[in-house]
Amino acid sequence: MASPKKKLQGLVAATITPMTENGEINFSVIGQYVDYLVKEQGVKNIFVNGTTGEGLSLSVSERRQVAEEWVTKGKDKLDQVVIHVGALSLKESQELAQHAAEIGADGIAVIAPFFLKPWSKDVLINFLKEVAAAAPALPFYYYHIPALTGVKIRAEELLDGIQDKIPTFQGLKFSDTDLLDFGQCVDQNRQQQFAFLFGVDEQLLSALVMGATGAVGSTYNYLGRKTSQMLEAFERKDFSLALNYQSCFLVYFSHLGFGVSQTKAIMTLVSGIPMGPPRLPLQKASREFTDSVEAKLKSLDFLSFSDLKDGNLEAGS
Ligand SMILES: CC(=O)N[C@@H]([C@@H](O)[C@H](O)[C@H](O)CO)[C@@H](O)CC(=O)C(=O)O
Repeated sequence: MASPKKKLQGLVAATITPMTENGEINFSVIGQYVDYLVKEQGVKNIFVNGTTGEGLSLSVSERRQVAEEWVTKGKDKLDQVVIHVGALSLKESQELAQHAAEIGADGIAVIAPFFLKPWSKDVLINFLKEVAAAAPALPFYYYHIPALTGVKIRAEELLDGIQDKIPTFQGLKFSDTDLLDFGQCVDQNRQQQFAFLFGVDEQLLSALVMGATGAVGSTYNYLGRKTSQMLEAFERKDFSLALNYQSCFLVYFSHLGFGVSQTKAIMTLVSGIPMGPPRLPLQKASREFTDSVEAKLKSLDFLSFSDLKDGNLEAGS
């Protein structure tokens, strides 16, 4: 049975998988990346091999190595390392779940299989249950991202009675804009102490109002500190300041695009750590995009990107 030593809450960075220009994983910068998250962004929880990490574009062997590297480099530095182990094949998912347990990860998360899809709640639960059973000591999170999986089963429906079927179930990573569904998940499970982790960064403030207990997202890689300030403002009920933060993130970042390629470019620029290009079928962010991000970041006075250097985007790529 999973022992929730501590509830996963606050900000969780959905990690990028750094790559070299020729598409291989660049393991050499993961240690530096851990230090950057902890020291520069104050983020000590991570979500590995998810959407931002291009988990579904990696081989099983690569996913194992990436997970292992994050757990190893994060030891005594990070609080929790959750590994996304979702796959189209139940067997692969189970292998990855078992591996996550063996290497000492703190939890696993699974998306709905998205090629041959589950068409009912019960079938999806059966799939998730089989994966969870491969790591019976690890907290289990369902990763709801219907826009990408095409599996539209409402999270609220899925959560109804889920712990009877999956005893290790600890929470939901909700990457969707349907705040009614999210709010109902929170409202109908008040007794359960689940983690309700929101995954649409530009809507986080609204999700906090609906009861989110934390957030998993790509922007916390480089906006961790600023988003923590928004969370603090919300906690002390300074809603006007919290709204200012959320509006800044919206105004400055939403028009720049938030895909994985763009996230890799922005993170390279802000952190100085080379994230490299994404793997096909994604395309590297264009030079025009990176130039406009660089100009925008330099113009922001609510972010002190004092270490922003020209040319960081090219470093190591
Ligand atoms: C579709 C997508 O990639 N959504 C991101 C968000 O953090 C997203 O990048 C952000 O809200 C900006 O749009 C996360 O929900 C995904 C995530 O946490 C992950 O990498 O698994």
